[in-house]
Amino acid sequence: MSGNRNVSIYLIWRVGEKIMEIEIKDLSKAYRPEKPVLSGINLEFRPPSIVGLIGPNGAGKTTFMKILVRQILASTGSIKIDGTDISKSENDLKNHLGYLPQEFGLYEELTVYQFLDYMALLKGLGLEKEKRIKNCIEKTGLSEKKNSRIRTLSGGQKQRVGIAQALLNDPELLIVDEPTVGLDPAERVRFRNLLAENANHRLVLLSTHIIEDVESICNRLIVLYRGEILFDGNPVELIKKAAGHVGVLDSDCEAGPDIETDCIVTSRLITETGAQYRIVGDKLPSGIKPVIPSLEDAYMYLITQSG
Ligand SMILES: Nc1ncnc2c1ncn2[C@@H]1O[C@H](COP(=O)(O)OP(=O)(O)OP(=O)(O)O)[C@@H](O)[C@H]1O
Repeated sequence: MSGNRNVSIYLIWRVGEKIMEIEIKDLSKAYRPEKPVLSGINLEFRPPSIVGLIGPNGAGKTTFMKILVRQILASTGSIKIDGTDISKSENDLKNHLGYLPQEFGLYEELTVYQFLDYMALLKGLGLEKEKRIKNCIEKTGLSEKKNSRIRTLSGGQKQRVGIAQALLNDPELLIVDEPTVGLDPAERVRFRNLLAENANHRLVLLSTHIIEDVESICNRLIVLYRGEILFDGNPVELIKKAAGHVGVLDSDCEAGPDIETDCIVTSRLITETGAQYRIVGDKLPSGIKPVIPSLEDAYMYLITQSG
C-alpha cells in the first residue's frame, strides 16, 4: 500500500467461507458546502488487521467513521459491500459491525450485565444472547463488576463496557473512535491490549491521536490531515520517510535553540548542563546529532511537511 490518494478503498474480510468486500470510492463530506471535511478519500483494507486512523483534532476521523457505520451520509462517493451499495445492504453491515463511538452514552443506573443485556436485545441477539454476554464480560475483564452499576465504574472500566457491547455480536468489523482518551497510562495500556487480544479474525479500525496506541497494536496506519489521506501503510514505512530528518541538539540556552521555521522541537529533556532538544524538520540545523526517528517523530515530520 502507498500514500496514493487516488486508489479505491476496499474493506475485505472473511466470515467462515464468506468473503465480504466493502469498496469506498472518492468519498467526501461537507457539513457546509464551502467547507469540505473529507475529500477524495480512497483506501484499501484486508483482514485480519488492526488499522490505526490518526490525525490532529478536526482532521475528519470521527466523520469518516460515522460515514462507515451509516450514522451520517457522505456528500459524494460510494461505499459498496460485496459490490452492492451500502444503502441496499445496511442490515448486512449492521450484523457484522461493532462500534464504540467517541461519545458513548452508558445507562449509568444499569448494572454492567443489565446494560449488555439491553444492548444484546437491540442488536437482535437470539438464543445465544446469554452466552455472548457472559463471553464478552469475561473477555473484557469485567466479571467482578458485572453486577455493579455503571455509574460506580472508573473511566477505564466504562470503556471496557463500551468494547464489550461492541463485541456482543462477534463482529468482523470493529470500529472504535478514540477509546483511550482520558485514561491514565496504565489503563490505556490495558485497554489497547484488550483490543489487540480481541482482534482475532477481525478488521479493527481504531481512531486516535495517541501515537503509542497505534505503535503498539496496529499493523497499518492511515494519517488523515485536513480531510485528506497523507499516508497509508505500515508504521515502519512512515518511520523510514523521516530518516535523516530527526536529531537532538544540546543547548544551554533557556529559550531553546534557534531553528529554521520548517523545523519543530518535539521534546525537551532537561540535562545537567541545560537541555537537549529533539528536532524534526526538512533541513536540520547544523551541529545537530541525527537520531533514529520514532513513529511520533515521523508523524510530526509528515504533518509539518504538509503545511
Ligand atoms: N455535525 C457537524 N456539523 C458541522 N461541522 C462538523 C460536525 N461534526 C464535525 N464537524 C466539523 O468537521 C471537522 C472534522 O471533525 P471530526 O470530528 O470528524 O474530526 P476528528 O478528526 O474526529 O477530530 P477530533 O480528533 O478532535 O475528534 C471539524 O472541523 C468539525 O468542527
